[in-house]
Amino acid sequence: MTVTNDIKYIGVNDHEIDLFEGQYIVPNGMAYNSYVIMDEEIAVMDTVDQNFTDEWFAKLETELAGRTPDYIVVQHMEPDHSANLANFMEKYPTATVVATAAAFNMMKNFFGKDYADRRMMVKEGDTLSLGKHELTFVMAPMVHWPEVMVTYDSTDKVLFSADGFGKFGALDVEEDWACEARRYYIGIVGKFGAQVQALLKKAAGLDIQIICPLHGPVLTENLGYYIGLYDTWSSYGVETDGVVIAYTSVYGHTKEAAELLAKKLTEKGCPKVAVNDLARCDMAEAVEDAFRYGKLVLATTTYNGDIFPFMREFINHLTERNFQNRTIGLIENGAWAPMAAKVMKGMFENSKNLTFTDTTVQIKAALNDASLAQIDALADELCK
Ligand SMILES: Cc1cc2nc3c(=O)[nH]c(=O)nc-3n(C[C@H](O)[C@H](O)[C@H](O)COP(=O)(O)O)c2cc1C
Repeated sequence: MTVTNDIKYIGVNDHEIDLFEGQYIVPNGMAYNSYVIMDEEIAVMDTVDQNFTDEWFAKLETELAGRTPDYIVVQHMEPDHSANLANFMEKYPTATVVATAAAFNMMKNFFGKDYADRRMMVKEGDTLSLGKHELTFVMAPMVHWPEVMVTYDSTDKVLFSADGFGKFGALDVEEDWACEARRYYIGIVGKFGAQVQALLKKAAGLDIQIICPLHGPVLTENLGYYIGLYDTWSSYGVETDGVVIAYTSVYGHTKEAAELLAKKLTEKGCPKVAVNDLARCDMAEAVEDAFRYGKLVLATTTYNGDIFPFMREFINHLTERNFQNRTIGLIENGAWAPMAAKVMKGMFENSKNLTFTDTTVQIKAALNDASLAQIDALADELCK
């Protein structure tokens, strides 16, 4: 696949993977992208997952057409991108590996060697001329690993963005970009908003026509749209007006309350209401929703003096990703001593800029007039 006259795509699609990074379902598979820049000297941009060694080398050899690569640029050491580095260095003994100091440290941990005699260690702003193409290396620490850098090709105006602007899904499946890019970003990079903001500020100074990420499609048009979404996500801004209700329920009464609230919100004209049953939905999608919408309602049962495990897991996912700038409403249930609201609120005590609604719905086992009135009041408050 051609990205530009000199830049070729040599990535692979993975439809065998069960869980990406050990936890994310990927119904449409995953792409591990890699590129080769053909110039007087040749640079390969990252490798691919260990299960695709032969396919990747075959694609690379086709593009090389008998030539030998001079550089392998390692932007990120996660194994889905670096697994074939040692194979590459063995196959092309004259090649030099280009990476950050932190990446070379990790290389030693992964491969037992850091190529001290065949390496170019780069830092912010360092350049590498391949002939016509000049590459500038831009450090992106903690987006989302410490050794990450991105690479700008000023000749073709291409940003090789490492995991930034990546998404779940193989490239031979057509699907909406934002949905799976958001789930990928919030799940994997969401904690590191400040670092992504710092990178976006640096990228704003570059004339970028094409973005080549390590997952997902090469982005060639309407780049403002993608960069705008990244700006919203990394600044923890509200992307879509609406309310997401996340609930757990054992016997169905909390579920009934969640669904009733959703109905009332819709009737009152709330622009979007999303409801997630945390025991049954894809947890990553529920987490994505919480970061997408401006208002969140958490509804759960009191469980052994605590809260139901799926709700605890959900809130942990939010707080570890720096959940902030949102309004939260609470619904608790307990047959004898409800305390879920207090526990849930306490879990956010170190979170920034959260507003809790005045109304908390308390259900004692089943809905009654008092709790129904509280649901009405909560719906009113959320629609204000
Ligand atoms: C294993 C278990 C532990 C529970 N622990 C408590 C508790 O500590 N305090 C309490 O008030 N209710 C407790 N309950 C009762 C539930 O919170 C209560 O039945 C609630 O109505 C369940 O809501 P649901 O109908 O949405 O499942 C417990 C229920 C179960 C199944």
